[in-house]
Amino acid sequence: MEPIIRTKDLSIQFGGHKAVDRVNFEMPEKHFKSIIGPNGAGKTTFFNLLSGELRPTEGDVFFKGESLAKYSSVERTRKGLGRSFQITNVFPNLTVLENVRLAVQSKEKVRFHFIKSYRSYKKITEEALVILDQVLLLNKGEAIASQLSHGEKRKLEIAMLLALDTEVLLLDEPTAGMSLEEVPTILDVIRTIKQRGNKTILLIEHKMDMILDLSDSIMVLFNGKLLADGTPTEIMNNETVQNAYLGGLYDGELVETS
Ligand SMILES: Nc1ncnc2c1ncn2[C@@H]1O[C@H](COP(=O)(O)OP(=O)(O)OP(=O)(O)O)[C@@H](O)[C@H]1O
Repeated sequence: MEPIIRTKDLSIQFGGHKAVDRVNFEMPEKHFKSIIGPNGAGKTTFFNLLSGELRPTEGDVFFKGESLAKYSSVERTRKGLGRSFQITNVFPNLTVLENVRLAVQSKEKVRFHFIKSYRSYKKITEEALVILDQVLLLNKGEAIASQLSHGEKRKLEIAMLLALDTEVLLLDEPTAGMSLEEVPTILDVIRTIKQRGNKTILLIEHKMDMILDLSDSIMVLFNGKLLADGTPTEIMNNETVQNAYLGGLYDGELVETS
């Protein structure tokens, strides 16, 4: 079966520095893959290349077999490749429910090229409420977005991504900056999305317990290169990964996996 998403020699260079270096990866539909690697390994840059925020200096991204090279990030979202909103995309003075309603409406615009949607206000609100329930924010619908806790803001970002209803979800460190008490609820939210079984999910995270809990597979980036890609057990037992990342002591040459 054709992988839903695949990269071929995906690379980007900033000045003399290759932040992503000939990465070949693929994942099947409905799969949950995490990306790990030390700070500066190229994880977020890799996401930006998938979502179209950055253009590769070499290589390409394929979605269901089609090259995405000519598509903008909005067009990639329309095709089904969704990137979690940063909180800067949230309207701080609107309520949580209003923000999610706007995201639901923007999906209609994204899908139908700004042709007027005939769906009623009520239906859009109902859809937004279902999404708020999924991210455990139903009791915060009337709260002003800027007044949410950090953890609640990250849940709102996930809600706005779900509102776009894309097949692929790119989640960039959803627990970043969260208090320890807030982490289990975001883990619950992501686990529930996974268990619903209709999404392909790519997650960047530093929290290993969370990664091991959720992932069907894990890929490891190191200095922009794909160091390893395998099941959680394979990755935990991979000596190169242990040396390079888990042990934090790596200073040798990278072993190419592709
Ligand atoms: N726009 C840019 N211009 C120049 N260098 C960049 C740019 N974006 C990223 N980099 C560099 O590319 C490298 C990879 O950065 P990236 O943010 O992708 O790493 P990361 O693995 O996501 O790190 P972290 O875990 O800290 O978020 C870093 O050395 C970073 O400084």
